[in-house]
Amino acid sequence: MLHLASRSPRRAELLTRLGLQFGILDLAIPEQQDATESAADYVRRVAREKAGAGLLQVVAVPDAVVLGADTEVVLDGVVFGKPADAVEAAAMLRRLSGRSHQVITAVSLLSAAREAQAVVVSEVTVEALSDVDIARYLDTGEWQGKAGGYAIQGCFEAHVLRLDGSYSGVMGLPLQQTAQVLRQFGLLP
Ligand SMILES: Cc1cn([C@H]2C[C@H](O)[C@@H](COP(=O)(O)OP(=O)(O)OP(=O)(O)O)O2)c(=O)[nH]c1=O
Repeated sequence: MLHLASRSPRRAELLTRLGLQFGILDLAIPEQQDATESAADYVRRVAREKAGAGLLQVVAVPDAVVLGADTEVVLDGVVFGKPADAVEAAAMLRRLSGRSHQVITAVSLLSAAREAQAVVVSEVTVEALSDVDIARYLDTGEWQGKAGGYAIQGCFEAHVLRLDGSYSGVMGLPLQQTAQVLRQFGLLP
């Protein structure tokens, strides 16, 4: 039985597209980058920790498999997580303006017997944003709970010049790579 260890409605929606039945586990994992950790190592660790915390909740379930994922925006090696408020979101958007950044998503699949992980790095180029663009975007509220202070699947796509990588990965669950790890566990044909 597959379980999604995530509070993100987008991850549940994306996983549904793979045509699988799954349960949802509600958990909150502290997300704090260690001083010595690279951005990619951080994303991989948090995804693994989410899956691990989820597995603890379902150890009694026979053949339980848990999927955890983490997404971060990275500019010049600096990780932009979820902004705490609109001021922080505005600061992130000002820094992303007119630049290319990476969006890293790691997906971890974990059972009592085995573990697999996929990591996807996408490159997103944002057009130059004016103060008015940023203020209007903040008014949508879509920045809340999104790494880097934007959601490509909403109004913000109007400011995206180029995406090189996985659109679903930027949204939080890269479908092609997720399907591959699910296949490794025999959960997809
Ligand atoms: C960049 C970007 C991020 N995001 C989202 C994906 C993730 O849900 C979120 C990053 O936070 P995460 O910590 O990866 O996930 P979460 O807190 O939403 O959910 P959970 O930990 O319970 O699984 O940002 C978008 O929806 N669109 C985007 O364009």
